[in-house]
Amino acid sequence: MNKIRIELNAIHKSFGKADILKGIDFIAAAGTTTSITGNSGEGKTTLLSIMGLLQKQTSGSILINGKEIADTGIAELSRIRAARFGYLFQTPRLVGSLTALENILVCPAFAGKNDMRKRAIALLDTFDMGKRLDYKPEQLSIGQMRRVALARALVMEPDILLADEPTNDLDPTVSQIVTSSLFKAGENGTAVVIVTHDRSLAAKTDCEYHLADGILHHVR
Ligand SMILES: Nc1ncnc2c1ncn2[C@@H]1O[C@H](COP(=O)(O)OP(=O)(O)OP(=O)(O)O)[C@@H](O)[C@H]1O
Repeated sequence: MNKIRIELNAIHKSFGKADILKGIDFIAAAGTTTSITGNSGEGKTTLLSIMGLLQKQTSGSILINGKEIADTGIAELSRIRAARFGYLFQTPRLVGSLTALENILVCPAFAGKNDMRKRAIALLDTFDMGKRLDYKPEQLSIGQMRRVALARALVMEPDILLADEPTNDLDPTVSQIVTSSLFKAGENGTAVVIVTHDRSLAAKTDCEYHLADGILHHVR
């Protein structure tokens, strides 16, 4: 299956009278890691969720493989999100009634992929969570929940992986595991977009942007 290409053109986003994003152009390129830095409240999470088709822009267009998503039906959009996008939110957003392993298998099941159990277990093992497959979120620490959330984001080998502050709440060892998993996904062809305050993480990505005053500045 070919990787999808997602393109943002002149994206504006306002909340009431507050203009948060003021004309963002961006292409998530396959096999590329990109970081977006910026001060708190500048709109990084908002931009990531628009890119992830989770929130609508006020104006501007988003193209998937050259086709405007405005022309794509809701069911097809849900299918694209489940099958092609991986999300690592700022908070883990796990389903409280499901175990760690079950949380990871929700999206594959939705996308009709029922053969992901082995891969999900292998990912949890990689993140040193192999002994906690059957733990519910309330039995896990924040850092452990974040590792489950990362495994969930990676399990489908997404075309686009959107990671919001992926190293928050993690000790240096786990942070290193998480970071290398993101870069490995990039090497395997995923377009990885990372929002971060972590300067050293941003410096390691192929491409770096800085969001300020609603404008996305290309740093390198
Ligand atoms: N649903 C909403 N309704 C109103 N205002 C919102 C909403 N979502 C975000 N905002 C505002 O948009 C601005 C950008 O928020 P956003 O979370 O995107 O910033 P951020 O750069 O990710 O910040 P941080 O680094 O602190 O996570 C903030 O001023 C916030 O209050």
